[in-house]
Amino acid sequence: MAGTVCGKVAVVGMGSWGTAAAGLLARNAGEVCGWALEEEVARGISEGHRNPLYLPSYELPANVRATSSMGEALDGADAVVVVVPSAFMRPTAERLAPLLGDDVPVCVLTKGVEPGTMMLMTQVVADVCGGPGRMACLSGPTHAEEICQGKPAAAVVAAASDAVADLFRSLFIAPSFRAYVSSDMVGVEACGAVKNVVAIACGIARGLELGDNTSAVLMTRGLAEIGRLACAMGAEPMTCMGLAGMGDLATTCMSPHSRNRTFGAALVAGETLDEYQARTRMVVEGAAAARSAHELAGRLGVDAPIVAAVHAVLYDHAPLQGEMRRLLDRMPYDEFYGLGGDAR
Ligand SMILES: NC(=O)C1=CN([C@@H]2O[C@H](COP(=O)(O)OP(=O)(O)OC[C@H]3O[C@@H](n4cnc5c(N)ncnc54)[C@H](O)[C@@H]3O)[C@@H](O)[C@H]2O)C=CC1
Ligand SMILES: O=C(CO)COP(=O)(O)O
Repeated sequence: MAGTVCGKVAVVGMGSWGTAAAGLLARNAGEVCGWALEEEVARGISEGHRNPLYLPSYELPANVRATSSMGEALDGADAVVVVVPSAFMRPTAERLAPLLGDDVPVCVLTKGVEPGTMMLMTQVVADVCGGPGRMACLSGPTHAEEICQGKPAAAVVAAASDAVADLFRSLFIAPSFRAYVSSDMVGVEACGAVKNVVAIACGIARGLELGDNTSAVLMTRGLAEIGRLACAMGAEPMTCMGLAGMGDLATTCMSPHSRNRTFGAALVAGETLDEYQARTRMVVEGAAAARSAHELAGRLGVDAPIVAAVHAVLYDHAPLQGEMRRLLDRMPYDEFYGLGGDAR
C-alpha cells in the first residue's frame, strides 16, 4: 500500500534506473518526486506518467511526478535517492547540499569511483553534503528494463547505520524486488564500480566471437580481481560473493540490456565511446571506472590485469587482439592469490 513507509521520497536523476527505482519506491512512499535534467522528461512524467527519453514504454504509478527544479523535488522529502551518472555526482551534490535537511537519509544508486579523489559515490555526496551517517547505497543485478516489467530481482542496501539500511530496505521492497542489508558500504560500492569494467571485457570477447568459455573465464577471473581490489580498499571479502559482486557481475556480463557489455562489442565493430553514448543517450560507467580502477590498483599495489587490458584498449589505443593475447600469455598463479591463496 502506497505511503506506509514515509511521505515523500525525492529521486535525483530520472534516467533509466531513476525511472525504474521511482516505480519501486512509489509502492512504499506516499509521493515520489523525481528531479530530471531534461524539462521534457519532467513534463512527460508529470503529465503522462511516462519518461519520454528513458524506458518510454513503462507507465509509472500515479503518485510519481517529476520536475526540473531541484528545490521542488527536495521540498519536504523524508528520504532522497541519488542516481545520476558518476561523472555528474559532485556537481549534483553541490546543488543538493543547500536543499538537503540535516538528518534526511540519502541512498546512492550510482556505480563509480570519482577520478582523482578515488572516492566512492556515497563518499562524494557525504564530502559535499555532510552527514556520512545518513548515507546508504543500493546495488545488485537490477537492469532497469527488467525491473519495470516486474521481473524478480534483488539488491543489497549498505549503510553504516542499521536504521538507515532498514529504512531504504523498507522503501525498495516490492513483491518482485528483494532488498537485503549490509554494513559493508565500501564493498558494495567497489564491486558495483569495478564489475562494469569486467563487463566491457566480456563485451569485447563477445564481439570477437570468443565463445562462452572465454566469457566464463573473464567473469571468474574478473571476480577474483574485483575481490583483490575491493579488499584492498577495505571491503569484506564475502561482499564480493553477494548480490553487489557476483550477482551484478553475472547480469552485466551476460545481459543484452547491459550498456557496458554492448559497448565492448560495439568497440570491436569500430564504434568509439562517444559515438556509442551519443547514439544510445546512456552512460557507460565502466569506461570511467576503468581509469579509476587502474589507478587505484597501481596505488594499492593490486594485480588487476583485466582492468589494465580494458584501460589500455580505451585510453592507450592498444589493439584488442593484442590485449587478449597479453592476458592469455600471463603465467597462471595460485587461483586465489591475493584472496588467501599462495603467492606462487
Ligand atoms: N540502467 C540500469 O539498469 C542501471 C543503472 N545503474 C547506475 O545508475 C546510474 C545512472 O544510470 P542510468 O539511470 O542508467 O542513466 P541513463 O544512462 O539511462 O541516462 C543518463 C542520465 O544522465 C543524466 N545526465 C546527463 N547529463 C547530466 C548532467 N549534466 N547532470 C546530471 N545528470 C545528467 C540524464 O538526465 C539521464 O538521467 C549509473 O551509475 C548506472 O551505472 C545501476 C543499476 C542499474
Ligand atoms: O548496473 C547495472 C545492472 O545492475 C547496469 O549495467 P549497465 O550499465 O552495463 O547496463
